[in-house]
Amino acid sequence: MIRTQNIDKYLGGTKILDNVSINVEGGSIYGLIGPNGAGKTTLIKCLVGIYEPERGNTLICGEDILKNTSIKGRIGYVSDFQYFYPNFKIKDMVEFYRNTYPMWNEERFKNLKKVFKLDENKKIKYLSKGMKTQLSILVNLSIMPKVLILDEPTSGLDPVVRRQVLNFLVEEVSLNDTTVLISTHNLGELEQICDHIGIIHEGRVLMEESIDELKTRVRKIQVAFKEDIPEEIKTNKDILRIESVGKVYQIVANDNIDDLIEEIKKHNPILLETIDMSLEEIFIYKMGGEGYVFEDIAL
Ligand SMILES: Nc1ncnc2c1ncn2[C@@H]1O[C@H](COP(=O)(O)OP(=O)(O)OP(=O)(O)O)[C@@H](O)[C@H]1O
Repeated sequence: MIRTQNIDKYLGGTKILDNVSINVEGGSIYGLIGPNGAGKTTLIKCLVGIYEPERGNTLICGEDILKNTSIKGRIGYVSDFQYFYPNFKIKDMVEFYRNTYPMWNEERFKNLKKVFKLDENKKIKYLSKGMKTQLSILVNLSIMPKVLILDEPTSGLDPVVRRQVLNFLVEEVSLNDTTVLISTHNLGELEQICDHIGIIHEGRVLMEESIDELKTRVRKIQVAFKEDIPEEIKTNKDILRIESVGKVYQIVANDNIDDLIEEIKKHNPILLETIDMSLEEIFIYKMGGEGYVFEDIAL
């Protein structure tokens, strides 16, 4: 439903995106994550046709976004910074969307408006950051998007509205089969709603995977031995981090832990089990494996 193929994008003479290919299945929620400056917003701008990549292309619903621009009418885009006309009133902005998007749904708009409680006579320039984001989400849900792309949509929202917005996204997918791509640093909330995640770092895709598979694959190992931890285990090259409380060690290993577990078993541990990791923990360790410093972070 959303597919990029080998995108390279340069800004100010610097290569910001390097051979980026992602694939978002129809009717799913995809979380795009990565450190500050990784290239998430740049990629999103390529997805919605604001940027033209130097190489590669973007297909939305099978159509090339730069060649068949009519598909833009079915894309909702909540940007990280709202570029509304400052002197417009909210009602003018709504009118603009109502007249521009062919699938605008008045009933939906009225229902959503009750939740967002925005004063339609207020000028855009007098809205807070969170209010502008609310307005953007309101109009972009009212256009009945086939594809909804949101760049850090919840960062300025209060906890109540944030929860409502996340519920809307899940509802949107289940009722209308919309495809949602969301970029955020809030991995806790992403974990609750996403089916897949893509991690981008220094302009390259590090991994793309379903959350369920990722959480099954990447787990902590908790282990204890009668004596101290064997040196061969301690220095195993697949281990990203070891912490201990007394004789009990928690080990975070690189990706597939099965080999390491087999290795541990050879040393007759008195305790050996695996523990779930949150998406945030997985992300931090994964970035640590990429040389992104995490030594001082207490997890
Ligand atoms: N117009 C521009 N000209 C030159 N460089 C740019 C421009 N816009 C962004 N960049 C650079 O591109 C890189 C990626 O920026 P981008 O905004 O895509 O990152 P991001 O992953 O969205 O970051 P964040 O999480 O901080 O919002 C950064 O190094 C940024 O400085």
